[in-house]
Amino acid sequence: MYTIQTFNAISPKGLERLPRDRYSISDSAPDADAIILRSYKLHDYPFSDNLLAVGRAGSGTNNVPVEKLSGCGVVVFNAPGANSNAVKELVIAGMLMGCRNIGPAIDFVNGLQGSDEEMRVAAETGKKRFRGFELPGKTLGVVGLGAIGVRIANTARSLGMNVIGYDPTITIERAWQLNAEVEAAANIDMLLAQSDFITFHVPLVDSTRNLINATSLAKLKDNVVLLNFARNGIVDESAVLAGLESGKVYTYVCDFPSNALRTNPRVIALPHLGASTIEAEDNCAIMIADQIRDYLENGNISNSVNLPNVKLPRTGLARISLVNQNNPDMLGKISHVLGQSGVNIAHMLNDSKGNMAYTLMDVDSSVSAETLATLKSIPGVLKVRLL
Ligand SMILES: NC(=O)c1ccc[n+]([C@@H]2O[C@H](COP(=O)([O-])OP(=O)(O)OC[C@H]3O[C@@H](n4cnc5c(N)ncnc54)[C@H](O)[C@@H]3O)[C@@H](O)[C@H]2O)c1
Ligand SMILES: O=C(O)[C@H](O)COP(=O)(O)O
Repeated sequence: MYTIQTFNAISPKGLERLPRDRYSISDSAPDADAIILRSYKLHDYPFSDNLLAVGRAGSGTNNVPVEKLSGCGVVVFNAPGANSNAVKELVIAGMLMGCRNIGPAIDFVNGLQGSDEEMRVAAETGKKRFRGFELPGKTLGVVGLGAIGVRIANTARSLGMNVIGYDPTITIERAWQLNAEVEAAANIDMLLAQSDFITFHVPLVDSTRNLINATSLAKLKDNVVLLNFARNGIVDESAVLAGLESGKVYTYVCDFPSNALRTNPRVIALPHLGASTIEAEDNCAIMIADQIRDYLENGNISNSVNLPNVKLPRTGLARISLVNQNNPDMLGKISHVLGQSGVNIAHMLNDSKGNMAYTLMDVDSSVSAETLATLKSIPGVLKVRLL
C-alpha cells in the first residue's frame, strides 16, 4: 500500500488514477511515500525519510525545496504544459482588458447612479475616458518561450500582432511549435525597446528575479501594456508603479495581488487564476498522478525537474531503483555489490541530470535485504528500492 499526502485541491480526476486498493490518499499523512500539491509552500515542511516523490500538479516548482529533496534522493515531478492553455487564454484576456481599459470602465459603470436614462447619458459622455487601442499591428514581446509562451506567441500572431520572443534556452520541441513568423530577439533589451505589449513566462529563479526593474523599464517605449502571469518576484512592483506614473506603462496586468497594486486604477490584479480552469486542474492532476504511480510502482521517471527521464519495460525477475549522486564510478560500485551477491543484471538504464543520477536495473534473481542494505551503504547512494 502506498500513502499519498495531498496539499491544495487536487482534481479527483487525477486522484482516481491511484487505485484505492493500492493507494491511501489523505491531506494528513506525515510518513507518505509521495506528496501531491499545487502552490502550497513546502520549504518548511518536515519531510520524512520514507518520502520518495513530490508531484507539483502545475508548472512552477519554486514552492518546492528541490535542492533539499534532491539531497535526500526524492524525485520532484511537475506537469509541463498541462495548464498552458488556461494561462494563455487569461493572458489574451488580460491584453484585451489592458488595452481597452475594461477594468476602469466597469468601475465607472458600477459607480453610476440615477435613472436608466441618466445612466445612459452619463455612459455616453463618460465613455471617451476609456478609449483604447487594438491588437493588430502592435508588437507583443514574449519573454520565455516554453509551454505557455509559445502558445501565446502563436495566438497573438493569429490576432494580427507582430511577435518578438526571447528565450536563450528554448528547447527544440518548443522551437518546432513556434509560428515561423515570430521574430527572435537577440537579447532582452531588443524586445523591451520594440514591444507595445510585454508578457513574461519564465520560472522564478535567481536570474529572473526582478527581471523588470527601474533600469529595464527605462528601455520601454511609452504606454506599454505589461503582463505578469509568471510569478510576482519577476517584476519589481515599485518600479512598475513608477512606470505607470511616468507613462512608460499604460496598464499592468498580473496574477499576483498586493496592497501596493490594489489601489492603482491602471493595475488589473487577478488572484493567481492562471491555471484555475476545470480542464487545467484535471490535466495537471492526471499527469502528476500517472507520473507518481509509474515511479512508485515501476521506478520509471517522466517529467522530473531534478532527475533524468528513465523508462525501462520490465523484463527480469526483480527491479532495483536507485537514486544516487552523479559521482565517478557509482555504476562500478553498484554492479560490484550485485556481482558479489550473485545477482545478474538483465537490463539496465542509467542517466544523470546535473549532480543527480538514476539507475534502473532488471535482475535475473531475487535480491536479499542484505544486498539492498549494502547498495544503500555506498557513499553517494541516496535511495534504493526493490520493485
Ligand atoms: N499564473 C499561473 O497560474 C501560472 C500557471 C502556470 C505557470 N505559471 C508560471 O509560469 C512559468 C512558466 O510556465 P511554463 O509552463 O511556460 O514553463 P516552461 O518551463 O515550459 O517555460 C519556461 C521557459 O522560460 C525560459 N527561460 C528561463 N529563463 C529565462 C530567461 N532568463 N529569459 C528568457 N527565457 C527564460 C525557459 O527556457 C523555458 O523555455 C512557470 O514557471 C510558473 O512560474 C504561472
Ligand atoms: O505554476 C503553476 O502551475 C501555477 O502557478 C498554477 O498554480 P496553482 O496550481 O496553485 O493554480
